[in-house]
Amino acid sequence: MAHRAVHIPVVCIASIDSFTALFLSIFIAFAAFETVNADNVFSASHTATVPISAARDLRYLLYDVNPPEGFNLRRDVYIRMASLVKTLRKEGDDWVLVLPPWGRLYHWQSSNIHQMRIPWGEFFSITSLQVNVPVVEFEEFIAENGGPFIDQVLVLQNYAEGWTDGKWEEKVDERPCIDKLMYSKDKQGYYRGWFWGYEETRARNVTCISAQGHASIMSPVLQKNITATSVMLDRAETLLHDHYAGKDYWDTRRSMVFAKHLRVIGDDFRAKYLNSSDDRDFTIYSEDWTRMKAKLGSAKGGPYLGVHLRRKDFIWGHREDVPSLKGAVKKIRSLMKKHKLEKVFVATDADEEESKELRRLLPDMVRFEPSTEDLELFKDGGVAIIDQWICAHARYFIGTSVSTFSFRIHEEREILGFDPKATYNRFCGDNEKECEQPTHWKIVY
Ligand SMILES: C[C@@H]1O[C@H](OP(=O)(O)OP(=O)(O)OC[C@H]2O[C@@H](n3cnc4c(=O)[nH]c(N)nc43)[C@H](O)[C@@H]2O)[C@@H](O)[C@H](O)[C@@H]1O
Repeated sequence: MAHRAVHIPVVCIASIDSFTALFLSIFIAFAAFETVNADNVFSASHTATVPISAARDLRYLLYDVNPPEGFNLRRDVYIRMASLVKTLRKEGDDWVLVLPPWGRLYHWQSSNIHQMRIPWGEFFSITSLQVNVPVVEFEEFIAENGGPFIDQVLVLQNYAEGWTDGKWEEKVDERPCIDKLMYSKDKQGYYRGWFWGYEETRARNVTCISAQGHASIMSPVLQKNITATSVMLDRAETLLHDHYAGKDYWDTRRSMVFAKHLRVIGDDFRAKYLNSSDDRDFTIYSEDWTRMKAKLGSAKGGPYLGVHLRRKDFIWGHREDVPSLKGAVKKIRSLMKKHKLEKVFVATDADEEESKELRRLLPDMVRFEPSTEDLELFKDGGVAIIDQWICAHARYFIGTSVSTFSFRIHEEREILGFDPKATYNRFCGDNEKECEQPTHWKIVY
């Protein structure tokens, strides 16, 4: 395998919305992998055999994300990877994106339910994703690939030296691993790793790559330097969007249609508890996302205020842009009055104690509270989607500063055709001086 450094001049810097690995240390405790010395892995990469796909026809791109990152940040990384696959396909090879199974997410804390190896089909419409870019579930990849082997893992990392001369340039180079790797060699010389809980999965080779730039910066590396049939990019969040909020971004985002069974649960809940239906609220939805082109301002929304109130790790650091419960309730009351809304739907990850306090302060709030059976069926990810779907249909929405959970609701509302004024709103911290409101990202069709 050739290892050639590729340097690409900088074009522009896309929006960076990856979060720092705040709880990495907690997560590492869960990861019961032997770690290996980075230098050993690096040199090992030169001795392992990588099968060469002679015809360079069908190739698989797999990816994974820093373990502590949440569901909606991961949805964002999917957009970046889909963009990379489109670039790769334009440049010749028949690349397919392998969907990383869901599971073991830090925020999915419901106990006693199995939350591992969850296929994307449980949360999203696979046929809708397929219209945008070829995708396969991981188990399909195993079947098509003839076994649970991934030829090459590239662990993405920043540059140890940071930005040289304070200048930002796009570049990618094979480099020694900076951090200890979460991969270890088995007796046969293959690499074990997390691999989404698929214990039998192995990598034939693991190498570190320093990358600074947009997702498609990896295209020349994957096309020219690496000939393996299946390549996995680990720590894929290191790469930026090719063009944040551009047409390609929105095509991929629009193709991320929630699975029908979750939408149906959300719709039934709206009808039963919030007096909301698509006909009356002008939120008619088409599962065929290529036909969803609602005019901005055409959606009216159900007669309720939609709230996303992010708590837990957002308050532990006492961030100044997150309100106290009292502050949030005061804002909710004033919005209900202003918009003449009698009902409020609250989506929140508040713990038990805070949930009780919130109920005391806001006794009339409506929440989607899943039964044990519901939770077993939909899992924490499905419940999060139902919460988002209900918030997306509210007449007026307010979310939490810099939460990707709220951002995804903004996008869903943009797709449905809401007036931006009814969408791009966030709570302010109790003592926040300049409370800048979220940016309106208009759909490019
Ligand atoms: C501090 C950072 O926060 C970032 O979170 P942020 O962008 O809000 O959003 P997410 O990436 O979705 O992560 C937050 C997770 O918490 C749960 N959660 C949060 N709010 C709600 C809610 O209203 N309803 C339900 N059902 N679940 C909720 C849900 O599992 C969600 O995926 C993380 O992605 C980063 O990894 C990091 O932890």
